Amino acid sequence: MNSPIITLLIHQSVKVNSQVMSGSMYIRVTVCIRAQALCLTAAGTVVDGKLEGRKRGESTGVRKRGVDGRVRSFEEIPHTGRNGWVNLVKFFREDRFRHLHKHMERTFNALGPIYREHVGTQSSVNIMLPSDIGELFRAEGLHPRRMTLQPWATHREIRQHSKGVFLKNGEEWRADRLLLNKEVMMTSAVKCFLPLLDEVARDFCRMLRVRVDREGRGEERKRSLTLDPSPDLFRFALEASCHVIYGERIGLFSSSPSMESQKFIWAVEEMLATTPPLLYLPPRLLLRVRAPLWTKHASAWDHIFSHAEARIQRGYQRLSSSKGLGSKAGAPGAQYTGVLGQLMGKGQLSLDLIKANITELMAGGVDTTAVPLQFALFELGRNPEVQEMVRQQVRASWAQAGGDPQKALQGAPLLKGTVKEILRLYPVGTTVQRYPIKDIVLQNYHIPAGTMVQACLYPLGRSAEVFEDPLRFHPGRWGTSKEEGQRGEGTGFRSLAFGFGARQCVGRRIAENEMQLLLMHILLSFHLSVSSSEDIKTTCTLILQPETPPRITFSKL
Ligand code: HEM
Repeated sequence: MNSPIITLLIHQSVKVNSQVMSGSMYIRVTVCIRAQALCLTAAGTVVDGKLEGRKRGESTGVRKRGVDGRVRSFEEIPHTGRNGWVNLVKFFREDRFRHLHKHMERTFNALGPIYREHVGTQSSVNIMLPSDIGELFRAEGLHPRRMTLQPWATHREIRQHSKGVFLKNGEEWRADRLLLNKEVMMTSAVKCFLPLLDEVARDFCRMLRVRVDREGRGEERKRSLTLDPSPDLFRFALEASCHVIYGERIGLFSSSPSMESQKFIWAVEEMLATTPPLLYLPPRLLLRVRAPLWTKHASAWDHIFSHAEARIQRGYQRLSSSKGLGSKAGAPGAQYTGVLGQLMGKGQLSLDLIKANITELMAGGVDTTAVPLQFALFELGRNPEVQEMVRQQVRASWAQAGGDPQKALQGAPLLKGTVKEILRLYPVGTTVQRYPIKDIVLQNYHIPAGTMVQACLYPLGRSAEVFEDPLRFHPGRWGTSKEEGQRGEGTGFRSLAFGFGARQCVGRRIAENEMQLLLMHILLSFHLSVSSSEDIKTTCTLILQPETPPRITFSKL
């Protein structure tokens, strides 16, 4: 990962939302960062993994302005080959879609902190240094930052699978998003939904304890069980999302969880897995490949929409019959009825918009938290000293909080650090993307307005230029005190897993609290260990996940 002069990293962090806007369907992706760090740019081209035009790691020795002081042209940006179709073939041949994060990391190492890539129908400028990402965000506007699936989706297909989802864009979008933020991002909202998340996290641990007692080994008080927790974590994430969003439990921890919910989980996985190839495949070519993929993709969305639609109808009926709608729900002092109830009660968004936003929240809220939790259990398991340090802080804080989950989290900053550290090493979306609304200069190259620029989070998070000892799992690095925050790592644009600015992840507060609460209750109940401390192999299916889910040993404390 290190080259002598430059250490470069990149990654792809993608957040996908499918929506219908004026009859076309978009996949939305996003990116972020900002920072310091000077860097030198190596110019050249990577061909078959080798650098042409300049030796690997060799720098121009030119900072910012170049030898002649001129800003270089867009065309001069190092690139991975000009022919997008040749690159697409290479991507398929070398299975690069599944290892996009590693491909980006390698390419930064070879070409320097900025490069262009053209693959199939998509082209982007990729960056990885906080300073460049900061520059990018300063040029961010409210216009859409979307990669469109339009070329290969007929309008009939779109209409079939869209089921009346209408999200706006630009200023109108912003106004709606601010209303939504009140229900999911603001402190007052967090206060309301935190107890719901806490209830699900406690139930998860109760269920796990029963399982360890029943299936585990060892004497009664010290029983332990080794298992792949990923199916349970997916169920946890869906149960938690439903509780917060619809205000109701769906019983996924019961002995016979509903098939409908299991199908929802599969549908989200399918939707995520089929997205990357659809993004890159050409519109009319490769029909044979495209058609079945599109069918799978569209039917996965159908399922997601109909799952949300059914729940929304139920919520609507429940609220109407309890006279909550239009009178109490959402009013100060009224009983909290979940995000849906709040939005309906306040009546500021149209029903179509409520449906669209709720569907987005549901689609975006399961894998994104379940997967980082797998990595978190693994890293805590293979770093017993870190685990013990976090547990001690959690125990003290829990004892003082008197059962108040919010107080407990506030008193245990290492939990927050653990989540940040996991997302630094394993950013669930590996890039955040923006189309700057004005021309900008990055690494002394001219970037015209409207260019798709990706901030690559995986290489950023693993860069020795940006983080001290980057491969070490060290939740304390995000502390604010001098001792804890080495090199001020807790500040600046280094922690960007949730994106940045007006478009940042709207589920951020739900995700952060959900993950911290689950880790808190697990650490209070179990000691975690893993049989091998080897690195987990990762793969990219739009989100970054383990190739094989890690097995964790849960031992009762
Ligand atoms: C660790 C968990 C998560 C991560 C790392 C994550 C990451 C992201 C990122 C990077 C973006 C794009 C931000 C930008 O462009 O600046 C995003 C957007 C979004 N996320 Fe998340 N997310 C997570 C969890 C969730 C959850 C739990 C939900 C729903 C409850 C959710 C719903 C959404 C939605 C709806 C958007 C689109 C927001 C918009 O453009 O208005 N995410 N997320």
